[in-house]
Amino acid sequence: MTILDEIIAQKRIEVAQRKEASPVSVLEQMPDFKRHPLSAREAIQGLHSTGIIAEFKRKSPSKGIINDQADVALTTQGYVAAGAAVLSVLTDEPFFGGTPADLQAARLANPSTPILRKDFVIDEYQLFEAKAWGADLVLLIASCLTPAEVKALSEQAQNLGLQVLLEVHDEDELDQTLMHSIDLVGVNNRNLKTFTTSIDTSLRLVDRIPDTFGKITESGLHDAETMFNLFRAGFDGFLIGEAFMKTADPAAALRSIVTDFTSRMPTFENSFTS
Ligand SMILES: O=P(O)(O)OC[C@@H](O)[C@@H](O)c1c[nH]c2ccccc12
Repeated sequence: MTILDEIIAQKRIEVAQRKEASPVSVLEQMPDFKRHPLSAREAIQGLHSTGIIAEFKRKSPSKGIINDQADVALTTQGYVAAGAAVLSVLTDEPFFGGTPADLQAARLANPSTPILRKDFVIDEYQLFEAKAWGADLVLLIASCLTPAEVKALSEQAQNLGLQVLLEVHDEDELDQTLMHSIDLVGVNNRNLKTFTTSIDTSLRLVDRIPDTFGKITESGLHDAETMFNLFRAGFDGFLIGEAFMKTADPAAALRSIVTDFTSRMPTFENSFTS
């Protein structure tokens, strides 16, 4: 049994319990359910965007505790002030130490920034939760879902006005699950069996992703030079968690990477570095 199998087995139990405790009819009554979601895609592809999706992550199965001190509202506000285009907030508790309250606090603190609900979505119920908690975007992980499930979940997300980030690790996943109801494609540099990261995964897959989708490279990114190489290879967005969260001041770590990254782009004008 891989860690991913374990996470999914646990998630099925959790979702069943949550459905009992708060049925969809209850979620639909929550104030944020009526909110009009923001476009993560526009935020990432905009002219002056840094393309950075900055993640709030306390711990992970591969790294253990990364940061158990950081406050979610302050950290995410700091991320936005330092140039994050989009926020990613983990809501999985057993493996990543995140909670629904984290997402809600990030939403309240950052009314104009798109937020990704980062979790293992296996049931459409979780899309209703994402909407009710104030997310704009959900993650669908190809290696946890059949192509038919990706289709059903991404279409339901669209019906709710949520955008979809589809995560792939290889050519087969990409070829089998890329469809019209996807907005952004994320290539995960982390091999979920060995936990090692290699940006070669992103470099290998980028040209296989049609330009009609936003292209995101995910995991294991720690420096502006690597980001710039990935940008030149065709990526619009960069999902980064640990490199920020492992420091005492995650927003300052983001600011310094943004300064370095944008200085490599002579034509890049942005208010975050001036
Ligand atoms: O902390 P990193 O190496 O910068 O990675 C961030 C993000 O890509 C990673 O947290 C992630 C990518 N896909 C996931 C799926 C579930 C949970 C976590 C993830």
